[in-house]
Amino acid sequence: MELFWHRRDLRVADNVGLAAATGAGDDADRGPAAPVFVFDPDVLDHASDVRVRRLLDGLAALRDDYRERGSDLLVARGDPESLLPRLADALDAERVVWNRDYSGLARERDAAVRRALDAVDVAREAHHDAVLHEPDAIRTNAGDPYSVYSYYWKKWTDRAKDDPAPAPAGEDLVDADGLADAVDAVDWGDASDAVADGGDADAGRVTADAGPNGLAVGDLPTPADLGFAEPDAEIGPAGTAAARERLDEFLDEAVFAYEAERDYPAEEATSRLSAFLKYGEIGVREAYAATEAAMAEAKSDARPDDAPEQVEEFQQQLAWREFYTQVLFHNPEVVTANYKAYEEGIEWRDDPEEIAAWKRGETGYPIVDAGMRQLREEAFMHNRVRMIVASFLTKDLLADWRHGYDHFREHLADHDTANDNGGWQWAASTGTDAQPYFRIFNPMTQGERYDPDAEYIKKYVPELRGLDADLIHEWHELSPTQRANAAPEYPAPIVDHSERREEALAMYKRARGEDPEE
Ligand SMILES: Cc1cc2nc3c(=O)[nH]c(=O)nc-3n(C[C@H](O)[C@H](O)[C@H](O)COP(=O)(O)OP(=O)(O)OC[C@H]3O[C@@H](n4cnc5c(N)ncnc54)[C@H](O)[C@@H]3O)c2cc1C
Repeated sequence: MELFWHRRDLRVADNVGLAAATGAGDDADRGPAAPVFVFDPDVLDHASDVRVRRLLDGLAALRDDYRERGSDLLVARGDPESLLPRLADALDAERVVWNRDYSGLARERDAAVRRALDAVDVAREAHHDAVLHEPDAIRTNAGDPYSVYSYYWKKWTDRAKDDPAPAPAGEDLVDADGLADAVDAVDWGDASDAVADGGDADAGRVTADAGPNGLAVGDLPTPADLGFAEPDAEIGPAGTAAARERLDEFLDEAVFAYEAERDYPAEEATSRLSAFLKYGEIGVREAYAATEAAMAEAKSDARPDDAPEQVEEFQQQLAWREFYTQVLFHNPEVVTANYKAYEEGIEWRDDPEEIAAWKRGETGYPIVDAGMRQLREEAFMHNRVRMIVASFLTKDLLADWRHGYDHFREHLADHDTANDNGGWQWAASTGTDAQPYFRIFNPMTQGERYDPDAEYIKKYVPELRGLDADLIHEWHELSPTQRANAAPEYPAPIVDHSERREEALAMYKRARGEDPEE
């Protein structure tokens, strides 16, 4: 018997740690395993309404996948280092198994769990699962971690990739009755050090039927139980079945035009897999293997000559995810600090009213506002538009990228510390392999180029729906009267892009210790 601890790997299939713990495939010496998810108060401290809802949806789908196999999901709330040894004891588990997570916070938590298990002589085992190539695996010839993506990609793409891990069958899992018996058998001892919120044995109770620490079989809390509200945003579907459906649909056609179309937010040209990958509802080996099948098709006569490049561009995005994962792994401080130090530090302007207008999607720059409103409505934003709004915040509003990162962290369903941070620091020219500080997006020409018919803008900015695209793309040049006649509800630009561009260049030059006049 083993205990498998789910964290950001909410799936049964292609789960390396789960396959090992259950003895799925051909390892007859291992398993069965009991799966558990723990709501850790330290992790919940960093959560948001959107992400708690998305997590609960993913957990419900995972629980259903276990139920189909005659098992279920143990759910608890509290400190994993206190809960897992007790649960392992109740199950008489030989070991506790999990998949590695690479952020600084996650690694501290895992170290505490390792110490707690060692203290009671329970074996533990951590697997690499979240990425195809673990953060330490790809280094420069001098042995350093990569800070330039293009070099990283060359090694990443040349390396052999593992096949998907086998999914456990029903007999590889502890059945639902066995899980219920384990819950009854937990020795809470002095419950005061076991419960989440200290003192009272019921303090961690998350649902009416749950025991101390909310431990129950398949009984998921509501957001309110965890101290969160239902988000306003419409959050997409969760779980492995939905992820597979999305991937299949994308690889059926869109991937063969991915490079050509991916920058146009009005097109449905990207995979929309990010939240599934963030919560681990689809395994990255499974996703990659599917892209290899698409690559084989791309190379056949059935597809145009440039089809392989299109598929490769998509594989490159999977590699970006792994690139940023290794940046975070080797530099956990980037969560709050610039990766690239400027000699004199950057003197951000940080005007609260301008930042608030950006968050509301009321900057008077249509493509920026459309993106910020998509974020609020769908807990998602198209990649090109993420780059545009991030550039606008940092280089037009001259606001510290951390304001933007925190806002994205709160509102994105796919918020992933490594990718979100990497994206923001790229845009702010403070990151690895960042955009050079003197390359500043013009939000009007970006809108014109990537949303020529203003289809995306009109979808999210209803005030502009009645206007011709040309007028929308000239919004910054219209007179107050023309604006009042065309779309009286929509704001005038809150800043002048050309002026702010000059100010941004001067700000970065000063930060570099250079004379802005030169
Ligand atoms: C300021 C900013 C913040 C971002 N924050 C996040 C975030 O919190 N979470 C997140 O997953 N991505 C983030 N990205 C990267 C990218 O915008 C999203 O991954 C992408 O828009 C998700 O849509 P998709 O799944 O359709 O992507 P696709 O184009 O279909 O790409 C497939 C997958 O590759 C990965 N990927 C794609 N682009 C990138 C990238 N630039 N960096 C790292 N991985 C990438 C994602 O896992 C994505 O699901 C951010 C980008 C920027 C500029």
